[in-house]
Amino acid sequence: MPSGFMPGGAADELVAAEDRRALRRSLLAKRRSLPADEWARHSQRIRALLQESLPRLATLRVGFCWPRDNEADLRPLIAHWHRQGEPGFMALLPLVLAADSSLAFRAWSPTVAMTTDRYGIPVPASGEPVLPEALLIPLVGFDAAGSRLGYGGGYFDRTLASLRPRPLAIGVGFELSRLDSLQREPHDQPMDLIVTEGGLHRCTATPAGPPAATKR
Ligand SMILES: Nc1nc2c(c(=O)[nH]1)N(C=O)[C@@H](CNc1ccc(C(=O)N[C@@H](CCC(=O)O)C(=O)O)cc1)CN2
Ligand SMILES: Nc1ncnc2c1ncn2[C@@H]1O[C@H](COP(=O)(O)OP(=O)(O)OP(=O)(O)O)[C@@H](O)[C@H]1O
Repeated sequence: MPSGFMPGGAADELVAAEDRRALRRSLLAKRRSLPADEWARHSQRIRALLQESLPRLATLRVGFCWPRDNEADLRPLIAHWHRQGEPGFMALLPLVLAADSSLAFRAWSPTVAMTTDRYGIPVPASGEPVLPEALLIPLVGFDAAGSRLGYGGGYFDRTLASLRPRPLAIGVGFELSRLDSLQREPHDQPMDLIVTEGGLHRCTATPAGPPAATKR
């Protein structure tokens, strides 16, 4: 569509949204082509980093995701924390209740009955909603400032924007999804920490602050 037909700003937004979609497609293709043995090694390294560097997670209500599309597999670590049984720990899975809404969370344990959500992702079949204190959030793309690209549903952005207190946001992904810089949109909620097979990184952006490059 010729941009001259759009009112000021709207054309730029359309281009940005299309760029984001194209970027998401190419990053997803890259992650899907990760060989199974590397995926398993990277997932294991990420679990070890989380366990060693963030031991307090074993005492919190932690939201994680059931892996799809070659996302890192955190289930063995979550199951380990569950078995360890420290007071305060609860494993939670996100639930899409409606498009354009925030995620709800239900307790998960290895024996809980499961069903699938609208995207075919396994979720606990029943249970009261529980508020997470920390979220392990899958990354389709990310940069060092903590800007994140997801599947495009905006679910984690809405969830982080609405929860009080805001849970600790830990982005989880692979180095192959790292970008030099990812344009942050007003609704984008930056990650506090990012963990990849390359290490655990504290992010340079803050939710309400200016872009990281202008901060120091
Ligand atoms: N494992 C996992 N579970 C999760 C998330 C996630 O990122 N990973 N979510 C994080 O928000 C929520 C689900 N979000 C989703 C948002 C959009 C689509 C979606 O539109 N999927 C399409 C197209 C994907 C594509 O671009 O290829 C599809 O599957 O056909 C799926 C899940 C909750 N559960
Ligand atoms: N706090 C919010 N309030 C209303 N709409 C929002 C909010 N956050 C995000 N959105 C909407 O969600 C849509 C998708 O956002 P975006 O492309 O950033 O998703 P994403 O972070 O990649 O997806 P996800 O979090 O599901 O993995 C956008 O159209 C955006 O307007």
